[in-house]
Amino acid sequence: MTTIAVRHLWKEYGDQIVLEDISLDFAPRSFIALVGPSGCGKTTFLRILLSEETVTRGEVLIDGRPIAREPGADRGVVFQRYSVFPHLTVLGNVVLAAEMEEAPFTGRLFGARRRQVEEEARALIAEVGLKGAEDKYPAALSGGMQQRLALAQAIMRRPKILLLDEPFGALDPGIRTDIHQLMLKLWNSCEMTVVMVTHDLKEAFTLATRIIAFERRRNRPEEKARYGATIAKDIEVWPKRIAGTRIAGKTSTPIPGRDDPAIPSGPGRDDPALQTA
Ligand SMILES: Nc1ncnc2c1ncn2[C@@H]1O[C@H](COP(=O)(O)OP(=O)(O)OP(=O)(O)O)[C@@H](O)[C@H]1O
Repeated sequence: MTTIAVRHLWKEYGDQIVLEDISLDFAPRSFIALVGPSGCGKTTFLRILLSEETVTRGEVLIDGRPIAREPGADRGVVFQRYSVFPHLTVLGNVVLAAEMEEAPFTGRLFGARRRQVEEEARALIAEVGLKGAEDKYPAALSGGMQQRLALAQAIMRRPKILLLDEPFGALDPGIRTDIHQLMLKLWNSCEMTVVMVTHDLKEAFTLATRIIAFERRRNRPEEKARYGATIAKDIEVWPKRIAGTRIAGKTSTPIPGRDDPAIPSGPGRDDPALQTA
């Protein structure tokens, strides 16, 4: 069960203070939505959690220990675009996630282990609704399908923390609703804490257990650089949404929270069966 603790975090770029004295504790398996005006440091905060950025002052603790200096398999990430490899098929993208984890130098697995990983990848591809698209390249997939693939690729490495940077921001509203259902299903069935940056408050309330709003207290141009963003609001979403449990390393049947919308069993709007490409 992964906890994230942020203690008096400051982030500065040269003279510009971006984040100012942020302290937060994220409970295991929470689903955090980070919101706030453009440029207030949401992505910077996410990149710190990914170890792509360092803090200027303060600390980030994962399970009580200082965060690793380098990005690792314990933290998965999905961006709005370009999270998947365009030159690999759907299956290749998901298999590669496991290969990079288990064979970081060669990037290849062989024999029985490779077959086992391929089987796991196919199951995950089906779980995210991409069955039938295993041999397609990302260019032949719709935006929604590409994000489903990006989620599968991130989850294949069994991250303890999943970081999402506006992952559904570029999708049409109908497709977004379908992928929200998928996101809730994955959060319910995989043992992970999710931190998602979004501009969409409705999305935040649909998915998250807690919403954190960053904001600069002073935003006049001459003050901008000297005042970083702080926590303007910290909202626990009610009724409480609680993630399901996971059984022995495999994803279990999702246990929706009381307020989760029903998980549709039929094909989504971006289902491969409905695609002609
Ligand atoms: N590597 C960097 N070097 C210098 N300044 C940076 C760097 N990365 C981010 N910044 C600055 O930090 C501030 C916060 O940027 P960030 O991308 O984190 O904001 P954001 O809240 O995610 O914005 P948006 O919602 O528009 O994506 C911006 O002023 C940006 O210019």
